[in-house]
Amino acid sequence: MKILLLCILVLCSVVSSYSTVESGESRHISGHLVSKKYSPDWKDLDTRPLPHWYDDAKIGIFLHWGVYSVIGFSEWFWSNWKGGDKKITKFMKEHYPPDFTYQDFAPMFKAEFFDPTEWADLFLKSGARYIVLTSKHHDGFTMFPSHRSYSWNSYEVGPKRDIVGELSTAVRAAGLKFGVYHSLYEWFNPIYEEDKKNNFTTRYYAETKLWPDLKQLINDYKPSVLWSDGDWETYDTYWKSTDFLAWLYNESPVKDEIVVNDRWGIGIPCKHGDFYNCADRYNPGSLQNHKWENAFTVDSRSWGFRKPMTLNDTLSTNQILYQVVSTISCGGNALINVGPTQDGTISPIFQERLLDLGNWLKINGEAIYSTSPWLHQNDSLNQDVWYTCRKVKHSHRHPTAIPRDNDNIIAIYAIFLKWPTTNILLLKDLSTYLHNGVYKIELLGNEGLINWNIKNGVTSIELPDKAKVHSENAWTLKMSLK
Ligand SMILES: C[C@@H]1O[C@@H](Oc2ccc([N+](=O)[O-])cc2)[C@@H](O)[C@H](O)[C@@H]1O
Repeated sequence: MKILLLCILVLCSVVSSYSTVESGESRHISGHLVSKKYSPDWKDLDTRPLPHWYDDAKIGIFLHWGVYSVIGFSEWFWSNWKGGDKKITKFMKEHYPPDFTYQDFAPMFKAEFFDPTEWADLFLKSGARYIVLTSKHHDGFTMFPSHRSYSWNSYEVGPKRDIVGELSTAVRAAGLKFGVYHSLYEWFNPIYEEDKKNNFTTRYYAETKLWPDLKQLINDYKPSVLWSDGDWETYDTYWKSTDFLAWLYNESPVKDEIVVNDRWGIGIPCKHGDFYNCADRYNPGSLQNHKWENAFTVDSRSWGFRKPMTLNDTLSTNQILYQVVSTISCGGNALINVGPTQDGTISPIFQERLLDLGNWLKINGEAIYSTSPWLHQNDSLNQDVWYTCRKVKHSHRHPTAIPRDNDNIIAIYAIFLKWPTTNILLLKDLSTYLHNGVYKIELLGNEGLINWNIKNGVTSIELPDKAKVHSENAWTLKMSLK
């Protein structure tokens, strides 16, 4: 009996080392779940394969919502006010009593028209595949009943609702993934301020507030994305980021599902994490060798709802499509931010932008979801054209790796953001890959094949009459074998 047990043990360890070397993922082998344990250091954490769903999803919606939505300046209102911002000081003097505090705004955050199912329906129609909600911004107000945020959370003050809980349920019911944004630091938390005063040699805040909150968020709501922020004041050694991530990847209820970004302490962004945000609105315009995400906001001047926002301040549908298309072509995901209002609505202008995107994706989504970057990104002759491709088997090992050749590619997509006045589209980078008689070209949304020819290394594509074309704002040519 003992010998048999020993044999099983040896066999298990052999199988387990094999499977971890192979892919680093957990898998079932003869009924045993063998999964790799990550050690709490960046080198090992960086070996974790990216969960497939995230690279396939390509598009997410970011929501900055909280007490700051009441004032309608920006999510940085409180800090800017305390920092002596003249405009804010004048505004507060003119419209609020002299002793009015930021906390006094919280009861005005009622979210009385908040209908999570209606929101989820809008998000579904936008074509986004995941949602990221601010569970806590730098003001420390939690949008869930944090056990460590006494009278400074949405369940006790303001909406008197568990916003994270309600939205996560509705979003998942619509078939979308749910994620949370979470700020590591809190501007004015006295316990954090004490650690800061001690040059972060003490870790009172990290131990008594940050870790319990993070664990509550993960255990109770099982988010698919943890979008960390507010990391920049100190090192990951204070935040204990690697210990947290090892727990998240090894033991948490979302260990196989969750993806995290790169904001985990000074020097970490753009270097570690499942995907990189680098700077906000980061869009490098060239293929990156690690999965990344372009987080940008429809109101070009704020993440949170801004009452004086004008139409002019918002990104047009064309500008949004430019961000989405160029990002995905370069191996990124697009995370599009809108700020809901204090009463729990999403302003019609944001709705319209999101629905425009959704209508575009209904026709052109084939060139977006689950695609890979192609050999070229931005066409070298026509700057308005970006490429993606579809492989036989979507490679998840290196989602942003350049394909070596046309092998395994079943379709190339050329997405163009400006309709050429001549109705002829000229492209450079396709010429070497297209072979007459072998390839056919279609315009997504329209029936029939498109005429094309190659002369002097330039592919010339005859577009149909624009009045007969169904897609708006941007168009996709699909190249595939006949
Ligand atoms: C998504 C945004 O994230 C942070 O802002 C940042 C963080 C990092 C950079 N950066 O690295 O360039 C720029 C803005 C927040 O301060 C901001 O309010 C918003 O939530």
